[in-house]
Amino acid sequence: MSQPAVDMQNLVKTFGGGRNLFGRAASEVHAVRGISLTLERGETLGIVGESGSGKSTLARMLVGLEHPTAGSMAIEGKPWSELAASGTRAFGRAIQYVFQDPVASLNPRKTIGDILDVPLRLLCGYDRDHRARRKQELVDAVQMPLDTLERYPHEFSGGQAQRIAIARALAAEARILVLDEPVSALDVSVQAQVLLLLQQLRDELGLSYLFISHDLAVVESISDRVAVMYLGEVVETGPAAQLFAAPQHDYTRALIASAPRLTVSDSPL
Ligand SMILES: Nc1ncnc2c1ncn2[C@@H]1O[C@H](COP(=O)(O)OP(=O)(O)OP(=O)(O)O)[C@@H](O)[C@H]1O
Repeated sequence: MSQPAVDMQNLVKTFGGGRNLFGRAASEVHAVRGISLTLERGETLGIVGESGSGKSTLARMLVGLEHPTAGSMAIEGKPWSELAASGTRAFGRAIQYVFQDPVASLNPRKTIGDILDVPLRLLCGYDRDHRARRKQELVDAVQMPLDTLERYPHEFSGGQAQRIAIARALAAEARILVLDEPVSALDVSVQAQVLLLLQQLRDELGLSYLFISHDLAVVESISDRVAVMYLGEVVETGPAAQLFAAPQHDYTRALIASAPRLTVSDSPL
């Protein structure tokens, strides 16, 4: 049987502690308190929870932006630290992070072509023609016009910029995308288009997604399975339809009850 795309075991992240400038004990924040979760290959695992529940910290540990206090992570069966030590190229081909604010995540001084060139150089080296072909394929894959490559990030709307950020993640040929609130900054109609694109890309390229959002309707529409986080712990996991139809944990029930009521026509998909 193939190894899961991501396997997290007893992950812990504590911020702070130690001594502050005045020698007093600094208070600790237990952002993630012993989480064990797997993301299967080809699956979309939604992570929901209120602000401060530790969703982003979990995601940031997976892509190396935070260092776990304890626990272990494996990517496609390989220990995380081994994969990270094997170099940027191998790590980037395995897993990529897509941020909430697409425009801020793109270098404002570079054209989109130059932005895409960064991961492509790692993969294609100095073969300019190959890189040029890949850039065309990438803008095409995210359904953007070819002249996108000559333009700058500020020339695009939020939805277009998020498509470009997705193209950059694909440029590295990553098999796993960690999508941290990828549509939260977008209008509902634009959200639907980006979510549809993400689903198409996942199915065409066999990608696996860890999809973080505080928006339950968005998570329900895109996820196969959902994990509910509360105060740094996962309190419930289950298939999306089942979890939303018959939540088992009191916190999940409260979260669903507090979400704005949706009609089918409001749903992003
Ligand atoms: N660098 C940091 N230093 C100190 N505390 C931090 C740091 N990053 C996050 N935290 C704290 O860890 C907890 C979890 O934060 P995190 O951003 O992971 O939650 P979240 O569920 O993603 O929330 P949001 O939806 O608001 O982004 C919060 O209490 C937050 O203040």
